[in-house]
Amino acid sequence: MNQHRETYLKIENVSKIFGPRLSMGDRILRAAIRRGPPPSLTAVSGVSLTLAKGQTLGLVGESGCGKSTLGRVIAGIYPPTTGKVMLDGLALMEEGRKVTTAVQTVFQDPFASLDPRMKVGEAVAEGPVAHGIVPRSGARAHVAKWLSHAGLDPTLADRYPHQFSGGQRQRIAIARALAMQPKLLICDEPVASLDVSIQAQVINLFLELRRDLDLTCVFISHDLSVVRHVSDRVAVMYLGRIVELGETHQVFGRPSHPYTAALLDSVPRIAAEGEVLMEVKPISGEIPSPLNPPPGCHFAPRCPLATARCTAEIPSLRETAPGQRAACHHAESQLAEPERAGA
Ligand SMILES: Nc1ncnc2c1ncn2[C@@H]1O[C@H](COP(=O)(O)OP(=O)(O)OP(=O)(O)O)[C@@H](O)[C@H]1O
Repeated sequence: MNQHRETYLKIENVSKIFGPRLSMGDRILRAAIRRGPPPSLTAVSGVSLTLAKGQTLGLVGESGCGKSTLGRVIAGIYPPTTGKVMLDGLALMEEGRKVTTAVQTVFQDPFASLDPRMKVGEAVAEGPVAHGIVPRSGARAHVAKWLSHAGLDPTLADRYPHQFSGGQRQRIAIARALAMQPKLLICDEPVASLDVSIQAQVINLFLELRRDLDLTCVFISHDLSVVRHVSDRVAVMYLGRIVELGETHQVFGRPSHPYTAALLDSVPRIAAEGEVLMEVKPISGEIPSPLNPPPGCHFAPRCPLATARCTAEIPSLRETAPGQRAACHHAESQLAEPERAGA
């Protein structure tokens, strides 16, 4: 899609470890019986990847695999436990603090991210005025411009969020993010809370804006068909690690990690004419707890290709085809499977 190829976003060995989420009762109990330090949870582990300007990286994986946490680290909402994120050659955080507004995020639930007492025009103007992107005197024109870009009538700027539909509120959230003139946009499940018919409109808006503004994006979604539609490259995550990374057509057409293959098999595959191409096969077994991940390859207990080596040795993310990498000792066997068709 895009011809620029130089690195723009660079994520270097990023990990995010959370302390435990303990209720007050748990805390009192733990203090009373004086057990050792509570377990920590590795939500993201040693992630390194790059993205070129104007490209969209899709981030997929089952619930709890660390997509949102990685998105929040890239956005500077969470400081990474290790590693760093660079954008256009500059670090996004210094000493655990976000030092730039160049990354903006659009979240799943626009209602939660908009203050119900603030007119939408004020919500869109707030950040750009506070950060000197526009003077206060230019705020109204700036708001009108970005509401129009997001497909909204600028005369609605004096209304409150509850006066809009879900799809319109997500457009407001997009306008608010873009009014900050970001270099990188993170979309975290941006259409998951919308009706299917509205989802398509918001995805089309995203595609138009991306083209017109040459936006660089990270697009997080559990919906593989949406990710396939919007992404140039795809990263597949499992229990905090990237297990496969490549061009969208490679990852979806010829996956080289058995987890990617299982994920693709777990959703219906439809031909352009609407014909269902393959029966849905749910991924066997449950995703293990990130508090106690299996040794070696985390996917081994659920993997049809697993051998003794898989539980003994963590596979590195290695090249399996030009431009495609997978963290699997048996990637070649997976790649030998016939190419997949359909959406
Ligand atoms: N603030 C936090 N404190 C402690 N643990 C957290 C925190 N945020 C996320 N986690 C845990 O980190 C792991 C990864 O969560 P994350 O939300 O990043 O996954 P996800 O792939 O985005 O899942 P989903 O699609 O359900 O949002 C989960 O086990 C989650 O419970």
